[in-house]
Amino acid sequence: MPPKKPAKKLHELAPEVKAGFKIDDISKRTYIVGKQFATGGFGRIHTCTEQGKSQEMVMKIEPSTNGPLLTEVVVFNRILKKEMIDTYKKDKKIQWIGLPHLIANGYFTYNSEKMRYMIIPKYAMSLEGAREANGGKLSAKDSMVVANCIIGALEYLHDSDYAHADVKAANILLEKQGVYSTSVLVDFGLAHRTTNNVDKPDKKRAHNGTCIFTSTDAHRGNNPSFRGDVEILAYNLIMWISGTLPWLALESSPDKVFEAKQKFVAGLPGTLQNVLTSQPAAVTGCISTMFDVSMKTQYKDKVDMEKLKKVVAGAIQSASGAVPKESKTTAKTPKKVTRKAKEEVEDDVDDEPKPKKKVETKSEKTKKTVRPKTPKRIETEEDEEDEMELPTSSTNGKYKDESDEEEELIPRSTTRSARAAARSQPRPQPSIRLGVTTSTASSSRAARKIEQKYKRLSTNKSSLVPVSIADSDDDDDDAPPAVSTEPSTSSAGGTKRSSGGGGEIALKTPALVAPAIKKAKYKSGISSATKASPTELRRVPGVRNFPKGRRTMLIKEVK
Ligand SMILES: Nc1ncnc2c1ncn2[C@@H]1O[C@H](COP(=O)(O)OP(=O)(O)OP(=O)(O)O)[C@@H](O)[C@H]1O
Repeated sequence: MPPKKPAKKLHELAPEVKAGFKIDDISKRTYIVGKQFATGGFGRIHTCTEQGKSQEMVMKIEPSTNGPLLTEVVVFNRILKKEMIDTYKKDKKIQWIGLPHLIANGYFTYNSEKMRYMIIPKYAMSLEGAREANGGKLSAKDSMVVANCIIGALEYLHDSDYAHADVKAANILLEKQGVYSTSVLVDFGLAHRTTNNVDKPDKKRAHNGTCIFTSTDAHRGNNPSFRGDVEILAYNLIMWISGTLPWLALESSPDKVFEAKQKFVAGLPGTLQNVLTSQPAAVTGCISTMFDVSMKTQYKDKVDMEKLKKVVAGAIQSASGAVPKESKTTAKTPKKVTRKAKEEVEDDVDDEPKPKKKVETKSEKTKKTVRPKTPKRIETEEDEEDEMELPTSSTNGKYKDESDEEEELIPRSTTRSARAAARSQPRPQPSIRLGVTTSTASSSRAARKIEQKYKRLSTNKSSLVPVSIADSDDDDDDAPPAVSTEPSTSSAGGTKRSSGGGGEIALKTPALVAPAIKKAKYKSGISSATKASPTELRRVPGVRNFPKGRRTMLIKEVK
């Protein structure tokens, strides 16, 4: 048998937009693209400024046909406009919330390629960066301070009928360098509008999210849920405080991770105490309560965030040493939050944690190889419909603000009575939640739409995403081609935080691609229809998969 030819260059990123390039926004503002500091599957993350101003912001740029940024832009336009957040803060009488707001978004054409951009505030550093600098762990107090911010952010998202679905340190940014009380939740590429959620697992969606953190709902194939976000946060807290998770080594086998999580949850609080030894009772009690609240919440129900905020405040107080540690770690009910504790929590906003210099141990190096995988993004009916409802055309040279398109994104909210009816259903026992649930709800309407869209896309060659993919084995035309996860060498220089290696990954034909679409297969092995469909594109193994649980390669931390 002849030796296999080495794989050709496998994929290209979106064209690199030169620093200094000007974009005229529909709001009549001009934004100047700055240096690139991170790069995703097909997108790039740049600094940017508004013409005539010095304030640096962040601009995410992806080809207009790419999905993740589209998903984010939809979420930002629906729920993360500044005025929406300000109104919420006013209503809730809160000063600050750990969420970014949309500054601008639209399209521009660069070297004949239509690009989508979105501008959000620039933050100082990622929590993952802080965790790494701290030897892979965070103190219990810092972890709880972050949790406090994230619960506030989740509360806003949940009140807006969105689940985030991918809480993790890499998706948490600090407004101020090293100040954990300024933690902001970002990356809405997996965020899911829950209004049409049906408690019906779909194998195609199973394990969606970041494997080691994702919820048991996601493992079984349910769409992201509110309770799932809390469960994900609880797993993260264990990771931050202890530096590990019991299923870390099983990461490459999502079914085994799911099984391990089911056992872990079934064995609470003992299983938690085993992994969080020598932590204050209020800390383990707090995480235990998170699991408890999550497990007792119905799939479609909102989570009791007030209860969580109280236990987190108690845990911060206890971990700060304000209250003597208890000898046992069985506290399930949070202590009443005293005024003093509340003030201490508030004081944490000005607290200046000092990340320790990282000393890399052998065990830590090993841990790096089993870090969370890239979120596996799976299509939802909502995504499909969003794509169809968001026109991607724009006049040459003119930039269209997608907020104009927001009117087309009318949420099909369930009625209050429907929600009340769902709430009044008997609550399943926690163990039931860990099994597979069923429902007979049909998605034929969405299926018809998807089919129509694929038919349309298969004839639309102009919507190709710039990808070059080579067959891994030229001798076998039917063999799956290889897809590289290697970043383009055209990326800006500088130290990369992760290696970017990844080798070849077999491309499986997406299950939902209709025969008509398969005919439209591009010689790369990815059909134009697949490339044009963000949700289909997400299914291509390797396209979005970088090591270290993220598709983004961080070129350098923004200063
Ligand atoms: N507003 C911002 N300010 C500072 N850094 C940012 C900002 N947005 C993103 N980053 C940096 O880029 C990284 C990736 O951002 P983000 O998660 O939003 O992108 P992504 O393309 O969805 O990546 P991934 O799939 O890896 O999560 C962050 O971890 C952070 O280091």
